[in-house]
Amino acid sequence: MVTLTNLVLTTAFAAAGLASVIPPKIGTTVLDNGHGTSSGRASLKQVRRPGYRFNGARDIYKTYLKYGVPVPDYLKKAVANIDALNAAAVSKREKGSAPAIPVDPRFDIAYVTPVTIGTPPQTLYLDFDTGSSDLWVFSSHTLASQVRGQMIYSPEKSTTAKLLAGHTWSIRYGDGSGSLGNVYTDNFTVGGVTVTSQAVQTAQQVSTSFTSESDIHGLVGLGFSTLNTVYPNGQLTFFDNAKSQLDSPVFTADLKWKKEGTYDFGFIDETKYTGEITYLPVQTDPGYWTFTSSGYAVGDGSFNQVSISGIADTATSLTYLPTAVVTSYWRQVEGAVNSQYYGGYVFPCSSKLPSFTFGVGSANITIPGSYINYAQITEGSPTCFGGLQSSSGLGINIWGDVALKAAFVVFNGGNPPTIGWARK
Ligand SMILES: CNCc1ccc(Oc2cccnc2)o1
Repeated sequence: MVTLTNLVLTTAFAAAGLASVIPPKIGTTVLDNGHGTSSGRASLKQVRRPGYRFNGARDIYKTYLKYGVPVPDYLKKAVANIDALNAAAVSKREKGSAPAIPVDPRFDIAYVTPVTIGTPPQTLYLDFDTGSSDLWVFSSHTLASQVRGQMIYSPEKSTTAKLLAGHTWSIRYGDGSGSLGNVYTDNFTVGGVTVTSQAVQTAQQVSTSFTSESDIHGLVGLGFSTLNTVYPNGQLTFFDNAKSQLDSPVFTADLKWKKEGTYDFGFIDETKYTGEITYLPVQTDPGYWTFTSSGYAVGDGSFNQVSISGIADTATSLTYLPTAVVTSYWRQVEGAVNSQYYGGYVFPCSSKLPSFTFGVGSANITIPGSYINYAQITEGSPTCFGGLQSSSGLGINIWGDVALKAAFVVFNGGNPPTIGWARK
């Protein structure tokens, strides 16, 4: 006879995952009769039900039903209490989407995305940069002589801003531009995803190329937080802070040629790409999204199987690859020269440029030739500047916007991080 006490004790132990005080029920399959032999052999793999959320009260409730014991009211309420908590936990997950707007309609020098900072919210348009990990903004602290039309963040006007006392930062980018300043924490929202107490680095000084770009009000670093320059304590990127509250620890870049694209956070929008996404391993040291391409082809030419390790960098306009790769491309363009005077490959604007295909695993991405006709060297010039340049002076290969805008790119911040590429 199964007494109530015994039963509750058993289910309590069972719910707690401890051994039951009652021997296994008759009919339980005995895998081993204790003499090393078996009455039949089975191995059942336990798999976690996706999205399952444990509800111990429900397990006890089911046991009462199984043994025909009336269920007390407190137990029914307990089941509902835990279900409500689980539902709240699931709904806590977030995802968001924000536009990536070319700063110049004529050519894609950079893309900016609206964000809000502080209370009440202050809107700025920032350059999302997978090639760095500082979130910095033009601010009320920036030298007035270095501000030319940029929107600024004024921490003194935000009730949720807090100075990160004793902390400073200073950054230099691959193109020689840079900025420096001090640090606040405040609420930071992009595409409906909010991080409270995000480190917001307020610029005190910026280089001339930033001053001259009135449509870029700062950068949002989306590289790995190890690259953050705040001293003495490095700060986390928006993505690293947001990751735990996102439906999935990912963000995607769908940049477009001379058009508005999107950055999505926390989900993968299947309507934004065709075919399959090919995921590649990421080398996270020193902190870039570094991956290895499996080779390249120029136009309809044969595919050259060669490993090209480089970084995916949404804030670098052009694509910089090894000299051998780049010369084999421009050799196909009549009149193309690598000009010291203009600082890179230039060609007659009337040229019909071949496409450039790069391998991602067994798949590949094709950059249309039109994307590689980057811009006239000056307004009205018959000579144009190439979107594909040599990386020999950089010491690193950079898959910048010219390549990224030909693909749908998934930056997967899971463990381990990976990068996904799909055609679109
Ligand atoms: C183009 N100079 C100003 C400027 C805009 C965005 C950035 O930042 C960069 C530049 C190059 C690589 N990564 C980030 O600099």
